[in-house]
Amino acid sequence: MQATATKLKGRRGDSVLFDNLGFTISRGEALVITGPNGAGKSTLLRILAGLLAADSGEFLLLGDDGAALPVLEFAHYLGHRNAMKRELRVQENLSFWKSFQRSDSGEGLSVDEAIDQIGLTGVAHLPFGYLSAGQQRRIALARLLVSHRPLWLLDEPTAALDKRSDRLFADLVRQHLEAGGLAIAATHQPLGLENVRSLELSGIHSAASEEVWA
Ligand SMILES: Nc1ncnc2c1ncn2[C@@H]1O[C@H](COP(=O)(O)OP(=O)(O)OP(=O)(O)O)[C@@H](O)[C@H]1O
Repeated sequence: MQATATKLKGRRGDSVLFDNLGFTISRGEALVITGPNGAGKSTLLRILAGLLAADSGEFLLLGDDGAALPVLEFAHYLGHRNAMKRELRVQENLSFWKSFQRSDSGEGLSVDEAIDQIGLTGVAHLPFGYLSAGQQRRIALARLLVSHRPLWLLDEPTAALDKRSDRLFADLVRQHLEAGGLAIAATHQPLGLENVRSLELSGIHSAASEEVWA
């Protein structure tokens, strides 16, 4: 499997945020997107997820046989918001996502297993809104585990996490990559992983972006 962006141009209103942007990652690889506030990291991730249209260029997810796969069905998108209902219990939120995100690309963990994995055993019965900001973010990460999707698109996934949870997150991504997954993340935290590429967006009106091996 391969994720390839070719000559992507992203715009918000009259501002071109990036142009001629390209990268390729394969199974087991991650791409980290960096850049100052407003550079267009979230915009790029939303374009990759199919939530926003690119001005031009394309993003393709290709299966091992070279056939294009629908990103909406093969990717998890984790945005700034956690996408959980505050008044529903943790168990109910994750059960909803498990059923909603069902895909052909494989079963995920059970809700209880996912909660254990992110180190929050015992919170399943609590309303999501009762949890601290960091705990809420960890439950949002558990959403990535309850159904299997090979591509993870993550916008500031470690926002509100403490150092221990940062390491836990890095372990989750490592396991995902080792199992043949791909990840693209906008994050200011080094992931502490091998096989990580970096893509720096330099800001509004810039046509330049730079891809380097981290
Ligand atoms: N809905 C919108 N309409 C118009 N402009 C927008 C919209 N959403 C974002 N923008 C603008 O697009 C630019 C890029 O925003 P974006 O959220 O992609 O940046 P970012 O790199 O993710 O920033 P941050 O690091 O602060 O999260 C910003 O200048 C922002 O004001």
